[in-house]
Amino acid sequence: MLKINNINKSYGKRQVLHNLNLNVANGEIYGLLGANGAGKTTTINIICNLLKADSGDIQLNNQPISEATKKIIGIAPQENILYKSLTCEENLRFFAEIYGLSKNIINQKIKETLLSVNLLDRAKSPVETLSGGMQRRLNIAVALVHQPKLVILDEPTTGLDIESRYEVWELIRQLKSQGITVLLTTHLLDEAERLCQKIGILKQGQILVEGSLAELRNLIPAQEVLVMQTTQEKEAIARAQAYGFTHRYYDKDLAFWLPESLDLKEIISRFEGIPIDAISRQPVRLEHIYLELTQQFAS
Ligand SMILES: Nc1ncnc2c1ncn2[C@@H]1O[C@H](COP(=O)(O)OP(=O)(O)OP(=O)(O)O)[C@@H](O)[C@H]1O
Repeated sequence: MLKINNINKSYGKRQVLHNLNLNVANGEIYGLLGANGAGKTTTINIICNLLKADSGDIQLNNQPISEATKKIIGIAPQENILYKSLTCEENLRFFAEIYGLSKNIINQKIKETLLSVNLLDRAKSPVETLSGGMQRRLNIAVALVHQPKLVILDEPTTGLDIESRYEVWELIRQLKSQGITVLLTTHLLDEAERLCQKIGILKQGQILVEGSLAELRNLIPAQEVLVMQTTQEKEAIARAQAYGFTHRYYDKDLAFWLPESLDLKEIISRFEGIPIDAISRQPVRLEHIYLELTQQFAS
């Protein structure tokens, strides 16, 4: 659906995208992850033809990016683009007209879109009377009203409470079930883990790695992560090293990568003589992989 090959982009003398490659398949939810300033918004703006890359090639549905390809993209930017004093229906009408929807289908499309984001009962409500979660869903509705094939969601749940976040996640899953391809940017790793079939990790304008979660998991030699609380961390680390367990600190938590699945008894026996206050086993998470790829660990 979307193929980006070797794009470069500078603002003045500052290069912010470096030979960036990205491949989004038809019908998948693709998560573009990266810290603030990694280049996510610049990449999106190039895909939407709002900004020109200095070099490289982008194909959307096998066509180069142009004014024509804009029509098959819907974008919901990070900041809501809604008119607060207008109603939900009026906002969608405004954007539908910009997208050039014909008069005879516009009412039907507005209704269908409001229904799809679960706001049909608020059609006549001014935006300023909606909750933050509802406003975000309406912001996504703006991207959907012209029935695009690719929907780009820039940080769709940033700043939302957990319930509103769940509602937006459900909406994104519904888009996928309707066959719409979704490219979302996020720095919430659990969001990407739950929603995305493919993940690209962007750092300083370069894609470090791209693949499914299962493929990314193969990048670190761990079957499980063991988190341990002990008053004798140095001794625990030395013991772990003797068994070939790599250690890491995640925030303040001491953790070990277990290269094979071991039962709890076996694990505890390997730390015999070291007082263990608490121990927990976790699957390898996107957080572990992301940190490994993007940070320099002092081990
Ligand atoms: N118009 C501009 N002029 C100059 N520098 C810019 C401009 N827009 C972005 N940048 C710089 O380019 C780099 C990438 O910015 P971009 O907004 O694409 O990152 P991002 O990953 O979307 O970050 P965030 O998560 O904070 O939105 C940053 O260092 C930013 O300061």
